[in-house]
Amino acid sequence: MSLFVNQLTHIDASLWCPEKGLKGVSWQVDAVLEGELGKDGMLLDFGEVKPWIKHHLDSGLDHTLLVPVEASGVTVSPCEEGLCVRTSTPYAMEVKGPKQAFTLLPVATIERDAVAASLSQTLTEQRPAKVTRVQLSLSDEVIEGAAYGYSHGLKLHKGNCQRIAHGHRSRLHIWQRGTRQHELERQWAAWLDNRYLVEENDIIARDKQALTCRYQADQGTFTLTLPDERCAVLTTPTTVENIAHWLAEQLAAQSLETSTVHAFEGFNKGAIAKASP
Ligand SMILES: Nc1nc2c(c(=O)[nH]1)N=C([C@H](O)[C@H](O)COP(=O)(O)OP(=O)(O)OP(=O)(O)O)CN2
Repeated sequence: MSLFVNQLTHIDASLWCPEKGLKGVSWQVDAVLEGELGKDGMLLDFGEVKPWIKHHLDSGLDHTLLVPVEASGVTVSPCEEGLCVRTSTPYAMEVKGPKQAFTLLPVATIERDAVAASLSQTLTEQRPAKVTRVQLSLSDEVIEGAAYGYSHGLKLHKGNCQRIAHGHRSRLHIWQRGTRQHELERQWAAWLDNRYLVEENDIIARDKQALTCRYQADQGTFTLTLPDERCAVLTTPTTVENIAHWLAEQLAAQSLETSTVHAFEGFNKGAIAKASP
């Protein structure tokens, strides 16, 4: 007998891609459990399935930086903050933070299906009675229009969003004169894709080559250095409300049109902001 729970939760994370560098991702999680029925006629109460799997993901790789430790140029070493991850290809990056902000994977490239297989194996090993196998599937949101992946960290967040390199893959909707602006959406999403969004106050060093940001949060001290050209600097914390506001202001100033932005943060949620020239 099999039991399924579609759209059980979402994973929002960043990963190191040997071709593109730091990349924000959002994955939908679907689950299938195999096993035997108990006297109650159930394989496992749906009320137990979701919290069990969600807890495993929330305390594991969700909101972490996924590091392919066998990729060329990637090194991982202990440091005062916890772990130090350095990369060299396609660009040099250094991230320091508490250990729980990283997921180290013994691979050269992070493949979504391999991550799903690894999670399935761990959950199967920890399965409750009556369950013989757990199979998770991870999928990207199907987005027909503009979409972009970004990474950031929110030092004031009480939960795991305080981690300096976690990310999302998001839709972008732009409205001017009551009409969706698909070409502007495409241009801005392309510019934002694979960028690091940073709050100006957190920058401790910046030159033509690199930008370094650093902050103290509840979970520890975080530092990130990467090429300045891979960043977008905001004067505010990089919440989705502020991202929407920042984009609306940029659009209004550039196009001299009142602009409304629906900025998403991963699946199905986000913020709306409007700005006039
Ligand atoms: N009003 C806002 N709330 C939160 C923001 C924000 O920008 N504005 N941002 C975050 C974090 O960036 C976080 O990454 C969001 O992740 P999310 O998956 O939504 O958070 P949860 O893990 O709590 O939600 P799930 O239901 O587990 O997916 C947080 N809040």
